[in-house]
Amino acid sequence: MSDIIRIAIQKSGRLSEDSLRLLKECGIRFDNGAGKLKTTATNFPAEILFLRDDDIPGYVEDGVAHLGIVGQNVSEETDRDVDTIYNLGFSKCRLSIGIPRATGYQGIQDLQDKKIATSYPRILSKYLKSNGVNAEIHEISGSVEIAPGIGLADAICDIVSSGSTLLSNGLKEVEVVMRSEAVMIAYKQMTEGQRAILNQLIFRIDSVQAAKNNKYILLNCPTESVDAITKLIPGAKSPSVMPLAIEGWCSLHSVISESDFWENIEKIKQAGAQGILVIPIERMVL
Ligand SMILES: Nc1ncnc2c1ncn2[C@@H]1O[C@H](COP(=O)(O)OP(=O)(O)OP(=O)(O)O)[C@@H](O)[C@H]1O
Ligand SMILES: O=P(O)(O)OC[C@H]1O[C@H](OP(=O)(O)OP(=O)(O)O)[C@H](O)[C@@H]1O
Ligand SMILES: [Mg+2]
Repeated sequence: MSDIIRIAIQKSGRLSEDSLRLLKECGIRFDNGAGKLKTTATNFPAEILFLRDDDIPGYVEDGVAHLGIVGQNVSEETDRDVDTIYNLGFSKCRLSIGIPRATGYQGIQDLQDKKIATSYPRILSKYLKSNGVNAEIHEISGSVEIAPGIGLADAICDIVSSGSTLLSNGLKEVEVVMRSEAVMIAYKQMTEGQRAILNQLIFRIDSVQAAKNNKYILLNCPTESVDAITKLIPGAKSPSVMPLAIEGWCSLHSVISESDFWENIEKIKQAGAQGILVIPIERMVL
């Protein structure tokens, strides 16, 4: 049988939509109709498994799935023997300790001998230990933020993103235990054929990510401004410069990084650019 890789993604939850989108942006086509737990890609040697996220690292450790997309928090908590091969940049959040808003807090020693509710007992216990704090960890699987309000615990350790769940449950964030984002994890003993498929997939993810991190920029500028603008947006090699119908003016095309877009765009304007257009890039192969 020719090689195929099995990719495990979350069936439904915070990671599902972005995981599906990533695979589709990589040009992998498959039918993911409601209720389907396994599907075969029609144009790439892959099967997609739809699972609970907590189960994904175990499946990848055993080689039942060869790749999986999970949060770093889940990967670390489950502590399976897998390779983390790609930081995917979505589902960014932090795992934090929260306490009731009215409770005073001087520092982590205030958690000594307290009871902390969490779905992440392993990560929390490591964190407390490394800070020399001894506390009772009470494991619950969800709705963790409710615990202090119903007298179940003094504090919680759970995922925080906007902070609105903490806020609406009368809690405040006092310690960041870890920062997390979605990662791709891999089975350690893939065949050579599977590794070749993985390399193809990584090449595609690279080009999708590069495209997301950059924008195509077109502008008009006086010819004498070309050098100054080229220094700000050199592009992969150098910008394309074309003469305009008006003497002394040209059109300059390049690539600008998303991360310093606003800072750079100001400088580009100051250097003499006019009529600036910024366009999303679909794919970028460097
Ligand atoms: N509010 C958030 N903002 C950003 N990322 C988040 C947020 N909440 C969770 N995540 C990330 O998404 C992952 C999945 O979260 P989700 O709430 O869907 O998990 P779950 O309820 O355990 O799902 P499952 O039913 O698959 O076990 C988390 O492990 C974390 O990495
Ligand atoms: O800081 P915030 O933006 O409020 O996000 C944090 C919340 O998001 C997650 O829960 P989710 O909404 O996914 O529900 P769940 O408990 O069913 O996983 C997490 O468990 C927190 O409760
Ligand atoms: Mg889960």
